[in-house]
Amino acid sequence: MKDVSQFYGFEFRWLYVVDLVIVIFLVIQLYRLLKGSLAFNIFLGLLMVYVVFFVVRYLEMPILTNILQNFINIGLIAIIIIFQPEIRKFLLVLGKKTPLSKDSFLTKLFLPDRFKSYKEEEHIINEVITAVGHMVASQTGALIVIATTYRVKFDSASSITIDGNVSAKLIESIFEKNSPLHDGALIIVGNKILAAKAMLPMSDSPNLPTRVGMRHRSAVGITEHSDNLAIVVSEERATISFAQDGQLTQNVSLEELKVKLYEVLVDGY
Ligand SMILES: Nc1ncnc2c1ncn2[C@@H]1O[C@H](COP(=O)(O)OP(=O)(O)OP(=O)(O)O)[C@@H](O)[C@H]1O
Repeated sequence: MKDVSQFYGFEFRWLYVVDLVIVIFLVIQLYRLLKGSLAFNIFLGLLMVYVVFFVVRYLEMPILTNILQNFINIGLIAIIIIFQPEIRKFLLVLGKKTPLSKDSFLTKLFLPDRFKSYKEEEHIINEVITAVGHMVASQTGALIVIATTYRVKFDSASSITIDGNVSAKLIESIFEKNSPLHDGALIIVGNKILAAKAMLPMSDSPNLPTRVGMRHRSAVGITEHSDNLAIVVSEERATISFAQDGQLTQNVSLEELKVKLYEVLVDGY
């Protein structure tokens, strides 16, 4: 990699191009991750401090340079604390794109047992779709979280453990208007309904439409810092929406929801 060329006095090395491509890739991932969240504004603020620091250092202004240098040193620790959920998510996104991730060609080649059939996932998808279809028709409000990892953050004290196989009938009876479990969210992990009546963290994203209520806001909240898919059936409007990566997609059809479920449960993204 010592291919060095001279352009008007500038030393060109291929490593610089690789360096730049990696930085662009990381910045795009970071942007996609933070876009639409409050953390994005904090990130812009920190970026501005960094730019001002470089300017005052270049202009050789010693006091400001000193103050900002100290701020940046402490800021690094603050960044790790403030952005702890985002950093975790960022590493998760990166991990998904490595050649050793679940559905990569290399994994399928060298770990053929991963190349299993998707019967279980297809069963879950069909049951969820059937339940959602019936609940839209009967205008029954529902919130279902499909967790792709076991780290689902919800208030377990207020939730009720179910630990039952995923079935449309069970989902529908939980959200039945007279059921004592119909409030809150139903959590599906793997092939099990883990819990019902779960209270989720509410999103404070300023980008959500103002008329969006608590059910939709908590669906967005649970997907902001983890790899979950949250499905909402609106009681008021009899519509289907889903949230993923902190983004709410409203008024989707059952077919579109099915495609999304295949993406999440079968394709792994
Ligand atoms: N933190 C939370 N976690 C999970 N579910 C919640 C939470 N807060 C409220 N909910 C659920 O949202 C329901 C109230 O929904 P609300 O009408 O405010 O929202 P919405 O988004 O407008 O939904 P809809 O369109 O169905 O009316 C509650 O009955 C409860 O089941």
